[in-house]
Amino acid sequence: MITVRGLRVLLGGTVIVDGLDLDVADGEWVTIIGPNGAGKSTALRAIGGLLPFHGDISLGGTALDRLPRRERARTVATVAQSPVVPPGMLVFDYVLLGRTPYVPALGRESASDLAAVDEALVALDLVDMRARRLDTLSGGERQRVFLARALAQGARTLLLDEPTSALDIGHQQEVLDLVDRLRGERGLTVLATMHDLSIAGEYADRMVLLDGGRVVAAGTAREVLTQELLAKHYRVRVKVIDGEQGPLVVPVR
Ligand SMILES: Nc1ncnc2c1ncn2[C@@H]1O[C@H](COP(=O)(O)OP(=O)(O)OP(=O)(O)O)[C@@H](O)[C@H]1O
Repeated sequence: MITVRGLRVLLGGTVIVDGLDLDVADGEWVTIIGPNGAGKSTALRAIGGLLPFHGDISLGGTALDRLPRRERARTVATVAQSPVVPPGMLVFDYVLLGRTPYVPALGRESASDLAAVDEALVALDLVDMRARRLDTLSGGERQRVFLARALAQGARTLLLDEPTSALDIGHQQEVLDLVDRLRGERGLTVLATMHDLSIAGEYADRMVLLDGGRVVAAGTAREVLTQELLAKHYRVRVKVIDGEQGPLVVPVR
């Protein structure tokens, strides 16, 4: 579903992503991990068509630069780390923005657009907040709204940049379980970045460890979440415990 070859991204004249190769199969969940500044968000933004890049990116077999904007938006939905929210915007109207690729120019949203918004609000437990202004919500509530907009967009591929960073442990699990359930029900493909390594390992089919804009390890959680790799690339001493759902990473003093 996602194929990336030799991706290079420069920001402000500096190489931030340096020759990234990545494959995400249809229906697969791949999570990119790596220390701060490794280039995770930059790679994700390039794959979502939000940044200029060198190299090849294709989505569902079509080169990203050959997908017209509307079609790209129906193919891939990105949830950025801190999306810009128009001041005073209501939850419902923000989620409705996810339907923009389906609304004809100068036309109005259809009943199926409104139904998709309602469905996303229900899925993320936001029905009671539909008329609230986004700027009155807590960080976690806002993060659920961002995800709702991506779901309403109806794309088969979700790019999630730190989707749970503002969520408490209960909502973290709820949101990730929901994404995983939708992945099964709707055949979604997920490419995410995450900092919580144990949780990342629990949900991902495969992980990619990025450091200095390059892939330094890739494989299953057990292959990537090792003491040696984490010590080398995060410069931290950790204990990796074999948990039921995958490796549990615990920093040690
Ligand atoms: N416009 C810019 N000009 C120069 N450097 C930039 C620019 N934007 C981002 N960077 C740098 O690119 C590097 C990678 O940033 P990116 O946000 O992709 O990292 P990340 O792995 O997602 O980090 P984090 O875990 O902190 O979110 C950082 O060192 C950042 O300072």
